[in-house]
Amino acid sequence: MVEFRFDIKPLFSQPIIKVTSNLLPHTFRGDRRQSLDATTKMSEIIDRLGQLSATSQGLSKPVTTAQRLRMSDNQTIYLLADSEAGHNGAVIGLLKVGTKDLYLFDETGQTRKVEQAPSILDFYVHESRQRAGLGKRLFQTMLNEEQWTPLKCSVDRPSEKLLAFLSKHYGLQRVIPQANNFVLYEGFFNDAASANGHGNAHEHAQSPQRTQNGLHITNSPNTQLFGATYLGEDSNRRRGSQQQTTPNALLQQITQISPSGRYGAKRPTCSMAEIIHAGNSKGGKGNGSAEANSGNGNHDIAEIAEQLQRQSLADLEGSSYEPEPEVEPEAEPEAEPEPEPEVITPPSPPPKSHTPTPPSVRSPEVAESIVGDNRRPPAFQLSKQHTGMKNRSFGVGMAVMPSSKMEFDQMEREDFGVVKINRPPGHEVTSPGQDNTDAMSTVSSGGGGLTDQGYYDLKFYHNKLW
Ligand SMILES: CC(=O)SCCNC(=O)CCNC(=O)[C@H](O)C(C)(C)COP(=O)(O)OP(=O)(O)OC[C@H]1O[C@@H](n2cnc3c(N)ncnc32)[C@H](O)[C@@H]1OP(=O)(O)O
Repeated sequence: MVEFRFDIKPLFSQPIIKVTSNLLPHTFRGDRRQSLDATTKMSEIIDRLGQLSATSQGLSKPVTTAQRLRMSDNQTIYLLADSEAGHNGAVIGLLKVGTKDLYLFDETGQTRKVEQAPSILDFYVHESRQRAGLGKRLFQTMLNEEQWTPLKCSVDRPSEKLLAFLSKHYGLQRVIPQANNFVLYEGFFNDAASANGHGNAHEHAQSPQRTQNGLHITNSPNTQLFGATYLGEDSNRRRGSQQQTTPNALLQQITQISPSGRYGAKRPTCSMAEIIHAGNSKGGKGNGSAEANSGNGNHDIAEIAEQLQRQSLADLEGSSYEPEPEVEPEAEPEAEPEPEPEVITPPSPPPKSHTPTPPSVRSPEVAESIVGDNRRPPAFQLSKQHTGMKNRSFGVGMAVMPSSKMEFDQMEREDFGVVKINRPPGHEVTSPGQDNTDAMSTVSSGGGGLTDQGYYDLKFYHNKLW
């Protein structure tokens, strides 16, 4: 039990109290001095329970602190106390809930934006009192107060204990796989008008673009950020005849099966796997399951690369491509500074949510076309809008999170695989024949210049791997 140096009874006029950003029990009545005293004590209680919850869950930092509650405008903490315990009473449980704007996959794999989804954020009952029905009591009080139903709650990285708890008390078992850390249960999206549990959900689905081998690929932030979702054989069968195979599907990201719970975070896309998977689709044999497609490395990589290059060039030459002005894309989604670290948040200012920001003009279908023949005059200039990634050269760098430091100056185009050398003074090249650099090197065209020390820049851009 969690006891304090002060008497908690004046704060707990009833066993379960509700606290919001003012850090006062919802039942509190008192003057200014009393409320100051109460907030100080409530802060201590919340910080202690939050820390115990984090320790119990093996988290390095607490999810719940008084400071965070104070800064929030949509979170509520329910606290359960036993006034009879010890001399000053004891606080024995904490439940933090709130609403979040989320991009979520529904049962069919469509992405939906759900605004103000009810979310279970932190839940803890002291070890000495667990499995005695107190968690249920706390949770049920919260449901009644918030007027939520368990099915309509999203759960932020539930622990095994919480999954068991929800299964036992509310029969929640069948999860809808998500690419973020939230767990939803089947039925969450039933009756869309009340998807947030109290009737004012604002959600919309984004149409699926392509379905192949159970990969449900939508033009959605989740798909673009985390890749496709494997929907299982049932889904495959249901979709059956509607399947389309387009050349660009070769370039789609690999399947991810999102596990539930705190281990449900996305894994980085592997460029090698991407190539190998692409190769598997070749020759119309792309009807295997996602699992079947994995792990086969017996492909002629160069051939695959060549095929992709041909396809990309063909696509682009056949399209009415118009170069777009270079604009800085939206900031990469960043992890929330709270210990809900794997959840993607938009770059917008507080209140922070776990909402992935839809990438603005990214089009992952468009691949880098320059593979192999790096001397071919560029028919266009690929920018990061078109590649969907910064500096994505084929087979290189996919496992690296792009950062501003990695940007090329793409105004001055240089083909990949080119070594740019500025020559010493007096060694200017006057004719192409004088260029004694190897076939993969070329002289920088103007503007490069000598460094202060009289040396010349040697810029080595992504070289060919094969
Ligand atoms: C979004 C999040 O907050 S994730 C983090 C959830 N919190 C934690 O994991 C912290 C440690 N766990 C706890 O604090 C508690 O176990 C809680 C809050 C999950 C549940 O509180 P309790 O008071 O134990 O719940 P209550 O007694 O009403 O229900 C018991 C049921 O919860 C589940 N449960 C509780 N403890 C455990 C456990 N150690 N192992 C497995 N299941 C457990 C079981 O289904 C159990 O039923 P059972 O005893 O018949 O098997």
